[in-house]
Amino acid sequence: MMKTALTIAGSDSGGGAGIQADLKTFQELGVFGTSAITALTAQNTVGVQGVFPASTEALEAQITSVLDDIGADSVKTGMLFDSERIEITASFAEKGRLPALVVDPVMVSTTGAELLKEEARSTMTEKLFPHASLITPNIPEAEMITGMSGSSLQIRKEMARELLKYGSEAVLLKGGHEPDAATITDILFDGAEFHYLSVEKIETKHTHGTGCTYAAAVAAFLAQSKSMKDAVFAAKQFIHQAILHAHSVGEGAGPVHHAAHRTADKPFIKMEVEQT
Ligand SMILES: Nc1ncnc2c1ncn2[C@@H]1O[C@H](COP(=O)(O)OP(=O)(O)OP(=O)(O)O)[C@@H](O)[C@H]1O
Ligand SMILES: Cc1ncc(COP(=O)(O)O)c(N)n1
Repeated sequence: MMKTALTIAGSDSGGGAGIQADLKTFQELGVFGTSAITALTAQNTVGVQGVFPASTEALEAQITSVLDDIGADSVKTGMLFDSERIEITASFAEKGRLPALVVDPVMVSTTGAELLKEEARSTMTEKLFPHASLITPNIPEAEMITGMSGSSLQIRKEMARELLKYGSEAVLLKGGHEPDAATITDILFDGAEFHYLSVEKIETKHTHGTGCTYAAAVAAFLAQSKSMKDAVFAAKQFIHQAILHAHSVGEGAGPVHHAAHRTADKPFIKMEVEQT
C-alpha cells in the first residue's frame, strides 16, 4: 500500500512554499500527499500581499476528513497562523492521530510577513511541540523561542538542548541563516547525540520554500519508516539538490526545484556525530 503524508499548513499562491511545496515534495518522494489548509496567502516571490485564515470549522473538518478515511503515516505542520488553529491541530495530536509529526515552527516568511501571530508562539511550544517527533526551527525561530541569541556552534548546541525541553523527540536546528558562512551546518539533536550535517553554502537568492520542502521531505521519509537520522540525511540531500537547481521565477526569491533530485548528482553532505 502506498504510504500517505498529511500537511497542515498555509497555501502559497506563488507555488513555492506552504501546502504547494509540501505536496510537490510528497509526490516527488513517492508518498501520497493530503492537505488541511490553515490559511490562504496571496503571495508571490516578492512578498505576501494578503493572509486569509480558513475558519476553525474548515480546518477541523479537513483534518477529520483526511484522517477518517485515508489516514496518515506521517504529518507535517507549517504555517498555523494563530493559537486557535494550533489548538485544533494539537487536539488531534493529543488523541494520537498525528503520527510521525514534523513541526516546522513557521513564524515569518523570507519576505518578512508575519505567518504566526506573536501571541501564538507559546501555544505552539507548549501544546504542539510535546507531540512532535521532530521540530525544525531556523536560527531566528530558535532565538525567538529560547530567548537566546547568536549563531556560533556552541550557542546553537545550547539552543537545541533548550528546544528539546519542550518535549519533542528530536530537534533539527537549521543553519540557512548563519551569517557570512561559507559552510552551512544543520544540527540534529535527540538528547543523546548531536548530528552535524554540513554543506557548502550555495550562492543564490532563490531559497523560497526551503524550510517547508525540507520538513516535508523528512515527513515523507518517516512515512516510509526510515529512522529519524536517515530521514533527515535523505531530506538534506533532496533540499540541497532543490536549492542548487532552484527556479528563477518571478522578480524576487524564486522557489526551489522539487524535481531536481530526479536528474541531479547526489550532493556531498558531511555528517559528523558527537555523543552528549
Ligand atoms: N544558501 C544555501 N546553501 C545551502 N543550503 C541552504 C542555503 N540556504 C538554506 N539552506 C538549507 O536549506 C534548509 C532550510 O534552511 P533555512 O535555515 O533556510 O530554513 P528556513 O529559514 O525555515 O527556510 P525558509 O526560507 O523556507 O523559511 C537547511 O537545510 C539549510 O541548511
Ligand atoms: C504559506 C506559507 N508557508 C510558509 C512560508 C515560509 O516559507 P519562506 O520562509 O520560504 O517564505 C511561506 N512563505 N508561506
